[in-house]
Amino acid sequence: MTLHYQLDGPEGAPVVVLSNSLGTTLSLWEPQLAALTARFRVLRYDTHGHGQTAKKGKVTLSQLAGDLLTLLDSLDIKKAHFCGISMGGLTGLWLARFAPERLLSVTIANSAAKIGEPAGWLDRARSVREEGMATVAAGAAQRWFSEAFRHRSPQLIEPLIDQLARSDAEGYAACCEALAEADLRHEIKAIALPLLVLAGEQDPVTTVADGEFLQQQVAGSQLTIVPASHLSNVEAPQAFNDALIAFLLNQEARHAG
Ligand SMILES: O=C(O)CC1=CCC(=O)O1
Repeated sequence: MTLHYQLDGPEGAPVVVLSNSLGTTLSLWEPQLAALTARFRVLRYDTHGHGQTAKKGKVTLSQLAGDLLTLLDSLDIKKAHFCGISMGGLTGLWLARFAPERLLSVTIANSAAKIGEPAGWLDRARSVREEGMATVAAGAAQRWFSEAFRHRSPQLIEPLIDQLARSDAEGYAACCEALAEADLRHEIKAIALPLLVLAGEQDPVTTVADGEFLQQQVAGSQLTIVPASHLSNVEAPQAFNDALIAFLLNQEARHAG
């Protein structure tokens, strides 16, 4: 699997990997780019079956994680900080549990050890295969953003919804099936890496309670609640960036000291 990726920021700086959510691409991270590249080399990629990364065969959570490990190998990146949102957060939890030697720290935003219910994901996979992306795209703004933000910032939301409506139904469906099978609730206790959990106070998909569960399970982890719904990096970029960058700089200081 060859992931489409983009590297920004100073060469030689510590690397931060950003992993997108279901139905988005690496462009999701535009609100983080300026702040992060002031101090870090930023590696963004299109998850399997999304954006310019093709879909190949059945998709599982371990494959999504393996795709990134292959990309890190090909770029000769031994270790990186990781930040993933929603499905990207689940990828990060898998890596933190099963490939911790490749990570410096993990930030899990608007995610959970298990997202939704298998039947719901399988139904969504069937729906996009049979009917295309229109129905899923029509409901996305409500799943992703608070009502106040939808009224305040339609110009930030419309490009994301247009992108979702035009995206590859088979790639989206395959990732829904990966989410249907993904359940790390009994695994995450073993995570021993520095972990920041970001939760959206109005997130209806991966709730504050999901974030609290992660924080309770992983010793030494921190939880920050962001004033936003599900795509909190878009809805509340300042709060998201402040929490992420403070955590990353803290980790860098610990490594240096
Ligand atoms: O349902 C959505 O669109 C929100 C979501 C769930 C998992 C993910 O990555 O995004």
